Formats: sequence, structure tokens, C-alpha cells
Amino acid sequence: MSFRSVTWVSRQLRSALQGSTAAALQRDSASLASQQVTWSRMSFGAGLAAAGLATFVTSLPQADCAPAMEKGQAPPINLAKAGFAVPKTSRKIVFVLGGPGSGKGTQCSRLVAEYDLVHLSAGDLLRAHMKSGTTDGQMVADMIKNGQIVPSYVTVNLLDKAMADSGKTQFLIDGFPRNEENRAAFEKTGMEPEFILFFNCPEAVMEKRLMGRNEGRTDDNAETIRKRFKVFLESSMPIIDYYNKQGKVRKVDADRDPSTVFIVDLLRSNGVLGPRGCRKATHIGTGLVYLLFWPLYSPGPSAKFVCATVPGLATFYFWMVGIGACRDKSLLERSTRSGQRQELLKGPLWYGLAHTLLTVAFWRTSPSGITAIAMLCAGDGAAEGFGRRYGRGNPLPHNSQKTWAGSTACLIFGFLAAVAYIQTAAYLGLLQPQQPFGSIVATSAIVSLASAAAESLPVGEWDNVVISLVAATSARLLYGC
Ligand SMILES: Nc1ncnc2c1ncn2[C@@H]1O[C@H](COP(=O)(O)OP(=O)(O)O)[C@@H](O)[C@H]1O
Ligand SMILES: O=c1ccn([C@@H]2O[C@H](COP(=O)(O)OP(=O)(O)O)[C@@H](O)[C@H]2O)c(=O)[nH]1
Repeated sequence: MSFRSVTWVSRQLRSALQGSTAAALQRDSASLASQQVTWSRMSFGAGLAAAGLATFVTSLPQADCAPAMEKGQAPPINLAKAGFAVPKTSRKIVFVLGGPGSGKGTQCSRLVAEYDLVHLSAGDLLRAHMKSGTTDGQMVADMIKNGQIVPSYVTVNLLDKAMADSGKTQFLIDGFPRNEENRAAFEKTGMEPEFILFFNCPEAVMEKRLMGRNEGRTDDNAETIRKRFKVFLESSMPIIDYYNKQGKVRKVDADRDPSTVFIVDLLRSNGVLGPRGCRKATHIGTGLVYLLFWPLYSPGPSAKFVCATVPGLATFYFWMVGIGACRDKSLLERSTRSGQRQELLKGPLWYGLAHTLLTVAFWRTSPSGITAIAMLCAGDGAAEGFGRRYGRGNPLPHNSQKTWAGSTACLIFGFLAAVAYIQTAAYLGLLQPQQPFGSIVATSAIVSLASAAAESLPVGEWDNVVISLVAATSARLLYGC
């Protein structure tokens, strides 16, 4: 479609909507009364359509993001084979550490059979490398036989290559880093672990398991096992202590038959498995799609209440599931990090309440509510996505959990969404009073700056409330309505 025809279509749409809105506003009371009946039907219809669409939007990501193997779908496309390199910084890495024989490899294998994770055992990679026939290979063979730690340049290269070849983004790295040199060399590559799974197991239990492993390994003999335990205590435990100080260690009690589910829960609650993508897509998409329906409602005074019933009912449902009055596993999967129903009573509940209250308090005649919803959805949503992907190593000075990349994304995407939505409302003649484009741009810029600052604060689960309040208040002060 050419630019001229797009312009023509948009002009027709505008004049049709403006005409009907203006006409509806100007009609005398008798004809307005009869119009109201039609409009209330339309409002109801639009409400139902919005509710349907909101349900559709929230169900979409579930299909996209749940682990493929879990749903019996075809395995995901291998991006490396398809010719796309996955950037190092977008890799999500979990280090699996613990003494020799603590069960790291066993648990990792069980996990990868079910989930879209790649298990990279540093020991396995080194054992494969020692058969390569190179001088390095011979050195690795000797070092493994003596329970020594192979120099980082060999291990880090093998790990990096294996990650790139997999074409995937989520990795369980088992048995690495084993000492300070390993850790420093890995972090120099720009990659950082999300967290560390530490398999805690008594030496006697590990020794018994190793002696019964029977995999023909050159190092599973009493003498080397003793050396490996010593190396683990002297060189590897300090690494676990190092990450512990950063709050990154998740301890697994490995002296029992640890069910896979236990580790799965740890991975889920730390955002490695499961529906983070779904959560974000829902966070960004629901509000922005909801706003698209606002022009369809009647100019009558009850329209905003009808419109607010959509997020209102959804919020009520969140609350019902959150308190345990209803069960909805798929809602928990796509709306929470931990899969725990109580989490619905925090961020998701406030998200829904913010939409409901902003609709009723401001409605489409004021740019303030639209601005706040745009900031909450596009700004806050983009902040998390960009922060995780590009923010590593550049934390904000006042909050180490947030990054410059996240705050910049919040500012830019919040601003763009606010300008786009308010300008559309202005174009359709919905705002009262009308706002000139210059004022929309200037106000959106200031509000998005304030919202990005609010988003960067260490307010935990209150972030949806804080960003909505700051955006709505600053927009209200600047627009005056
Ligand atoms: N929870 C467990 N209980 C009993 N035996 C286990 C357990 N986990 C692993 N094993 C056995 O112990 C041995 C060492 O396990 P493995 O996963 O190879 O340890 P790691 O990778 O930590 O060296 C294997 O023979 C494995 O079958
Ligand atoms: O990052 C690593 C991982 C393993 N190894 C060597 O490989 C051996 C076996 O390690 P693996 O993780 O396979 O077995 P585990 O000791 O956990 O049973 C170790 O003792 C080390 O000699 C190493 O040097 N660096």
C-alpha cells in the first residue's frame, strides 16, 4: 500500500471517528438518549472483544515459551546451524558445582532430557579433548589422571566453542570453574553466571559413589579421588564462597535422591527455566493492546467503567488464584517467576489494579492515563528485557540490580509508546482539551525520564505501583488534566 493510500485510509478513519464522536457529543438530549443505547451495546461489545483479545494475548506466549520438550513439540531451531550467531551476552549460564561424585552430572542429564537446556560438562569436554592427539590433549590426560586442574585457556575455549556450536542460549555448565584462575578467565570473556547450583554432599558419600561409578575413568581410583577431594576443598570451595558473597549460590542437598523437580523449581524461581519471556510478553502486550480498544467505546459517562471491567475482572481472577480460591496452573506459569500462586498477589495484582484505576481516573480524554499505561507496559517491560540482555557489567550506582541499558530502554520505549498512543488519541479527536504535538513530545520526554528514574529504584515487587504513580502524577502535573 502506498503512502498516499495509507494517508487516505487514515484520513477517512479519522473523519469517520471524529465525525461520529463530535456528532454524538453535540446531539440534543433526546437523540443522545437513543444513541446511548446503541453506544452502550457497542461499549459492551468492545468490552467483550477487549476481554477476548486480552485473554488471547495472555494465552499466546504460553504456546511460545514453555519448554518445548514439556509440551511434546518439535525441538527448537538450532540458531547456529541456521547461520545465526547467538551473542555471548545473551547466554544464560548456570554453574553446577560440587565435590567429585556429588551427583552433578546425573542431575544435569535428567534436566536436559526434559527441558530446553544445554548441559556442558567441563570434565567430559576435557576427556574428549584428551583423545584429540594434540600436545594439549596429552597434557589434559596427565592432569586428569593426577586430579589436577587443567589451565583455563584450554577449558574456557572448549566451553565457548561448545556453547557457540549448540546455537542455544541456556546452559548448565557442570564442574567449572574449579579455581580462581578458571573463574577470572571465564568472566574475561564477558559472560557471567546467573547463579550457582552448589551440590553439597559429605565426602564419605561422594567417595562411595565414585568407587562405584564404573565408567572406566582414569581418575576414579582411591588415590586420585583423595587428591581430587583436596583440590576441591582448597581450590574450588573458595569459588563457591566468592559467589556466595554475591548472593548467587543456591544450595542443593545432594546426600539423598534429590528429585529433578527440586532443581527444576530452583531454576524456575531463578528465572532460568520457564515463562520469563511469557511474563514479559504479557506485561508489554496486554496493556498496549487494551489501549487500542479505547477509541471504540461510547462517549457516554459509563464507558470508562465498562472499559475498566476488563482489567478489573482479570485482576479479581488473579486475586482469586493468588489466595488459592481457584486453580490455574497455566496462569501461574505465564504470569509468575516462581510458579507460586502467592506471587500473583504482588506484581501481577498491582499491574491489573493500575490498569483498572488509571482507566477510571483518567480515561481517554486525558493524556495522563494513556501515558502511565504506556510507561508501565512499554517502558517497564523493555527495561527488564534490555537490562538482562545488554546490561551485564554496567549496574546503576544506586541499585546494583538495575542497569544503564535497562533504564535507557525504559526511557526510549516508554517515550515512543506514550507519543504514539497520545498522538493517535489526539488525531482521533478524543483528548479534551486537544494537545499540540510539540507538547505531547515534550511532556512524554519528561514523564519517561521520571518513569525511568522510578523504575531504577530498589522497590522490589512495588515497581508496577511506583512507575504507574510517578508516570500518572508527572503527566497530570504537566498536561494539567
Ligand atoms: N543422589 C544419588 N544417590 C546415589 N547415587 C548417585 C546419586 N547421584 C549420582 N549418583 C551416582 O554417583 C556417581 C557419581 O555421580 P555423577 O553424577 O557422575 O557425579 P559428579 O558429576 O558430581 O562427579 C554415579 O555413578 C551416579 O550414578
Ligand atoms: O573445569 C574443569 C573440569 C574438570 N577438570 C579435570 O577433569 C577432572 C574430572 O572432572 P569432572 O567434572 O568430570 O568429574 P568430577 O571430579 O566432578 O567427578 C577433574 O578432576 C580435573 O582434573 C579440569 O581440570 N577443569
